[in-house]
Amino acid sequence: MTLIHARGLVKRFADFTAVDGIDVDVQRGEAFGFLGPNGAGKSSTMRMIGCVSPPTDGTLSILGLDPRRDGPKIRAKLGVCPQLDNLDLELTVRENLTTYARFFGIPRKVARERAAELLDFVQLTERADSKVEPLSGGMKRRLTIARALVNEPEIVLLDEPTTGLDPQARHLVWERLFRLKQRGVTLVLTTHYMDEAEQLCDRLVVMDAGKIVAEGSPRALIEQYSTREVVELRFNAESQDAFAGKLDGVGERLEVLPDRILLYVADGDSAVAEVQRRLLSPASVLVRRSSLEDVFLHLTGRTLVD
Ligand SMILES: Nc1ncnc2c1ncn2[C@@H]1O[C@H](COP(=O)(O)OP(=O)(O)OP(=O)(O)O)[C@@H](O)[C@H]1O
Repeated sequence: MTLIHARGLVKRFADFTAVDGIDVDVQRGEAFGFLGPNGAGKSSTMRMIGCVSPPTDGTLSILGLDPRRDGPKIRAKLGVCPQLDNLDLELTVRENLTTYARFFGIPRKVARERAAELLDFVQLTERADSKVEPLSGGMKRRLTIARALVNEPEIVLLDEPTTGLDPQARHLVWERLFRLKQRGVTLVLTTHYMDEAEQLCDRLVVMDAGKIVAEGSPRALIEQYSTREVVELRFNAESQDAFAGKLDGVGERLEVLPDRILLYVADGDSAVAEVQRRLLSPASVLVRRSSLEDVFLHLTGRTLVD
């Protein structure tokens, strides 16, 4: 069943078009991602899906309902985890959940039970009675995720769920989101981290400047738009450009970034051997598998994160 269906969806702010006619279908039970750099229009899209920002044009249907008419009904079935945690700092960890539950008309007893389950799920039971303020960034994010689940939503919207978190905290959040996915919860998330998209998303769209530039599973996108391996070469020089000319024909494609050259190849080791045959001596050589970052670079000529 299609839970989110958008056709020609547009969001304009005065004469600026933030979302420029996108088509999206999200199926029940999948983890769907919007991957793109800052300013691509991901949050604007999420806000339309979250029924807090009306579309300027196009059609949008969520859970079979029309956000223009049925906003409150839809919002009651969504869980929203915004980009910036907006927890109530005056309340305890537990009270943040029970108070939020009241907005959905959940009876007090049920709310307390659900809060206990959710605190267990996000591994915050021990902090239930502490104030929110002293929690780490990762704990706050996990509490925000727990809060988004209070109304047992059919779709959970996560806007950049791990931005600003350290690597360990990110992995904890990913692990919890992965569990949610296993429980069959439909997840819709935005991210500019390609590793996050690869870890979590069954399917994603790549967004740039308000438009969708590609769509598919992470693996399919990499297969379609990149080679199996990438050789990263760094030369000790002001500019890498001079070396790029000497790499003509090594690999299928080449990208010159300010600090490195990327060679797109089927076999990294034989490409490195060819670089050596050409008497080039880079300061560093790294052979790695292609990623969604490479897909984005290929499609837009830019990197995801500056
Ligand atoms: N309320 C607004 N008024 C005017 N312009 C806006 C408004 N909200 C967003 N924009 C602009 O629309 C563009 C897309 O923003 P949006 O927040 O959707 O991008 P994003 O991909 O989510 O990036 P980020 O990760 O920075 O949130 C940006 O150029 C932004 O400045």
